Amino acid sequence: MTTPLLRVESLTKQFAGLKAVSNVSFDVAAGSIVGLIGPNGAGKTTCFNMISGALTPTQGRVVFEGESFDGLSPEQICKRGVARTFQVVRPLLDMTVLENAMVGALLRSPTLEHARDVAADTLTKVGLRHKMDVKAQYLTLPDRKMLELAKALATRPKLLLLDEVMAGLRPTEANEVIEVLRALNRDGLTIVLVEHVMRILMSVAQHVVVLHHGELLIQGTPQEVTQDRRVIESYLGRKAESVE
Ligand SMILES: Nc1ncnc2c1ncn2[C@@H]1O[C@H](COP(=O)(O)OP(=O)(O)OP(=O)(O)O)[C@@H](O)[C@H]1O
Repeated sequence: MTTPLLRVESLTKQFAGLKAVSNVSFDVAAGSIVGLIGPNGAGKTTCFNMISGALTPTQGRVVFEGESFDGLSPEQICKRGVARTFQVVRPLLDMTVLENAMVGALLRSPTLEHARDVAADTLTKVGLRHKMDVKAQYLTLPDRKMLELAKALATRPKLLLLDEVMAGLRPTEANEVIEVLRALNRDGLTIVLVEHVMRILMSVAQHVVVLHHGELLIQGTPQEVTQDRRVIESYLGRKAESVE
């Protein structure tokens, strides 16, 4: 069996009296798109925070390309090739689209010029090149989402963690993001995405990991997961549209 790109091993995060994530393990194969789902408060963002180094696990570890992330800072983890986006997008409003993307690129670029080239190239991939001189404050929500994606991509990751990047978008806008993600994946990028809308997950993910109250409920193909009684119950209990 080939080594997975990412291995999450018995990951646990305790906040005072609350176990936000409890003994969660899953693998992410290189070149795949994996969906991470679960009702509000299931522990998805906390998992991302531990993978990206923003939070230290209470127990367990994250292994990337066969090496543990133990003791690494978020910046060191990003340099190893893991980038993430945030649920709430926060571009630097007074800076241009290009300058925002350069913030990501500068992490691994030796010169400003190199960072500018990488950032411009990344903006082409997400369809924002023609707006590179526009200040971020003038972007629409879909464009801000694309810029958030570009900032992460400009760090040149092997693994991209997307936290509800399509939330708040209309179906047609979400479809555009899906097409960009598919193209990035075809070019070799591995993606883990937190997504509430099953329709979106079903159309992009090959493997789905379901969390519930911090625990791993089930993992498998989208078909296996959506047919699972516990998944249907936990989602129907929350929001019927999630299992559409
Ligand atoms: N820094 C923190 N301190 C204390 N509790 C926290 C902290 N961060 C998250 N939690 C709690 O941990 C649990 C898991 O939260 P998390 O944000 O990981 O869930 P989620 O699955 O991402 O939810 P959502 O879909 O609403 O974004 C929640 O009960 C949350 O209130």
